Amino acid sequence: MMTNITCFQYTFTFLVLWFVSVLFLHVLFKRQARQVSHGLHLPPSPPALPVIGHLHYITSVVFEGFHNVSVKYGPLLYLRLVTYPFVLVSSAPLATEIFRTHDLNFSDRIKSPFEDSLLFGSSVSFFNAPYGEYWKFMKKISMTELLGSAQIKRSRNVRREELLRFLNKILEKAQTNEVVDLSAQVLILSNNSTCRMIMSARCSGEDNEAERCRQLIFESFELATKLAFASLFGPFRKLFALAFQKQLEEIPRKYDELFEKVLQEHEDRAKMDGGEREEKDLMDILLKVYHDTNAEVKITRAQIKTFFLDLFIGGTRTTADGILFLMGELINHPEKFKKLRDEIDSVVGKNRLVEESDVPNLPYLQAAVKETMRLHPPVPLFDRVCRETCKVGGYDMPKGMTVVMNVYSVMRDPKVWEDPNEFKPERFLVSDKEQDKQGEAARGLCDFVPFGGGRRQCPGTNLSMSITHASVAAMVQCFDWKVANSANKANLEPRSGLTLSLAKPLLCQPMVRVAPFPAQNGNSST
Ligand code: HEM
Repeated sequence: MMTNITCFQYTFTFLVLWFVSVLFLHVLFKRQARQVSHGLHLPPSPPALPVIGHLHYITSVVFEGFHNVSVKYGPLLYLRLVTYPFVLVSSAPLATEIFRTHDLNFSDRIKSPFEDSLLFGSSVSFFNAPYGEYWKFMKKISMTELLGSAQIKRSRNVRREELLRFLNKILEKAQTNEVVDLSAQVLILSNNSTCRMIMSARCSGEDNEAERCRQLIFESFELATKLAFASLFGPFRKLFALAFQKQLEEIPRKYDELFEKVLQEHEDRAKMDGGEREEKDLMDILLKVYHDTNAEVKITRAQIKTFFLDLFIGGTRTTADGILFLMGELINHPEKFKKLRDEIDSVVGKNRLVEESDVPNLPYLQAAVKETMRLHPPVPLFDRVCRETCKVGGYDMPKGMTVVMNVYSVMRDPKVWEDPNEFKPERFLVSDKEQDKQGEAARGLCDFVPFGGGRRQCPGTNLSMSITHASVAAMVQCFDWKVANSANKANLEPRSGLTLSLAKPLLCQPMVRVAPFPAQNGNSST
């Protein structure tokens, strides 16, 4: 009897508390919404539920959920996920307004709710930095010293060495009839190419190191999704974050150790050669600014580490995802695979390895890469924040409003793209003259935006395109590929989360066709 009463009391108390909190949150959110919309003509909103707002439209593959809402309710929507109001942008004309007409006005990003974390903290990050002196300085230095087209051309040899390592690994598997986890190998390739370029270090050299690195990158993306979810709960976000507190402490610590080690190696080397080494990398240059008391912008050690973290996380998995989707599409479309191989054979032949310098003469390769970026943009969603009240699509955008760009929707808009869901590289194969007529500039539309647009556009475009073109061309030139499943079809299902990656690793059996590259580790070229 006693137990029953206690149980009843507990249930009753729980229900009362639940009711009161729901009521409290409902009133709080209503007040917030009124404050945001006060006297403004905001974009339309689909039907919302009490407290959670539009959270019920979200699916585990987040950009797909957003895409479905925009298809049903329109390309410009005012949404609220629990406490978080934002505007979802899903069409090319609206993307054009954000990236061109109001570029400067939308050049801020969301302030991270986890301010001073090495991972995603906006007080130290370049990615999250507000548009201002620090961001401008880092952007200038990254373009002039690393990511500009002249610098990318100069660093071809480093990428070639990593590509040869990768091809030799595939060759080894082909010679022993083994299945390759292409997802793992491509990530190692893109990781090592990026790390060697930014800090002259290979972060995933040995197999166990590579696995640790891969794990760390995957954990970081998972944590980013969890943090984004926690931040929906406004003042209660830290409470929700308690559920993954361990990861929140451990992942930044692992990165801190990794970058501190590389920083110290660079400092030791600079002490030994008096900082006069000819082959300076980006880390050497930033360390010089860090130690220079008269530098135009003061940067901290934490900012250097976070900057490398931004490049490491922003550049590695995105590039790998693009390569994997392209290989998957080519395997699933043997006639397009053959067309690409025929192009490489006619321009390069079979006696030498296709090079980055061949890419301008390989239009079908370029078209296939573009088509993959259109269909499977590795970063389908990203944010911008409105700095001053303005109008977009005829509606008011209040100062401070977050805009979420869904470039997945922009690049599948049937009003702009014929057969938007089909893999058709040919759509990008138009003569120069025709391109002038049909091109983005002539149409005046930002309709091909896998790297974003305006001044906050991705600075790593040249680098990722160089790695993608060269590696896919080499895989097509040198090997035949069979997917390790009975259907011989690559499964291109997306993984859950905020970014666009394959849900399952791409496991393939490679078969050597030609191997016109120097052998390593005892491999002999055929
Ligand atoms: C296929 C590969 C890649 C894709 C699809 C991609 C996509 C994007 C997108 C959509 C943005 C947001 C742009 C905007 O707000 O308009 C971005 C920003 C950024 N990306 Fe990439 N990216 C890729 C590779 C890289 C690489 C290789 C690096 C560097 C090594 C890199 C570094 C960055 C950085 C630092 C930012 C922040 C820029 C800023 O806020 O000013 N990305 N990227």
